Amino acid sequence: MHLLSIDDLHVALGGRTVLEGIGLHIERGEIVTLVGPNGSGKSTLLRAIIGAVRPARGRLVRQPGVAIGYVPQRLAIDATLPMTVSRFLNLPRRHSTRTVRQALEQAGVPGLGRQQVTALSGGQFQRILLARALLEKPDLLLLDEATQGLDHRGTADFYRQIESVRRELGCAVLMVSHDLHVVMRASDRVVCLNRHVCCQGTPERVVASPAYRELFGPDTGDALALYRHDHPRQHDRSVGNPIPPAADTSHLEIAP
Ligand SMILES: Nc1ncnc2c1ncn2[C@@H]1O[C@H](COP(=O)(O)OP(=O)(O)OP(=O)(O)O)[C@@H](O)[C@H]1O
Repeated sequence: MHLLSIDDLHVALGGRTVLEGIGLHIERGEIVTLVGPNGSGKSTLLRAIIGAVRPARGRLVRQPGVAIGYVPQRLAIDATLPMTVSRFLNLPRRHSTRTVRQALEQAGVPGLGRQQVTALSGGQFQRILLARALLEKPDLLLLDEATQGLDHRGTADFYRQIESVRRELGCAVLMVSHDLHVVMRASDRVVCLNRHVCCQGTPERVVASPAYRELFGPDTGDALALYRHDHPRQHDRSVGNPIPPAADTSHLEIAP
């Protein structure tokens, strides 16, 4: 059984279909990255996985007992509210001092427990959000653009930390990212989303695939070309995506 199985998932928001026919399987221990243009449904997919968004149709099955840790795209903290990192990590539920210390260590920021949350740098705050997700000892860690606002070095450091978390906890990681140059190095599998799954496979195979080129522009050597590209209308159709087992990462599935 897959850690997480998604089949033919449809989600509508505000009366509009934002995800259709999504098929995705995640295995224990793999790092999978979701890429796609703005508004392509990446965050919505993560939110459907944690149960914050109700699918209109389809199947979303977790292995029994699977714990999920979620790092949201944004979390606004009232800048006038005095709150230490430890206190923040104990909301809404108290954890043992040992668990909090361990999560901070795993997130690569040991010793930040007594800092005021509002005094943290952007990079430190992202690590604290990661620590918060690690408190539940997740089998599946979901990261929604966790490196937003970090510089190149901060981004690379963050992904190195994710790899170390994966090694230490053996958890699977499903992350949304726009940092394509880093993503391509750090992922076992890449899934291109644009309302439906356009293609998926190992980074090398995805970059070489016609669907990826069509979606992200002809200059696929420059992964950053992605967000300058206009998505062609013909690719925006509804398609079902029979997705192969994720363990077979050499396989590339391209929607017709
Ligand atoms: N609560 C909502 N009500 C109505 N429409 C929504 C809602 N949340 C998201 N949407 C729409 O759903 C679509 C997918 O949004 P989503 O945030 O999942 O995209 P995304 O790929 O994560 O985008 P980005 O890269 O900009 O973060 C967008 O068109 C968005 O406007």
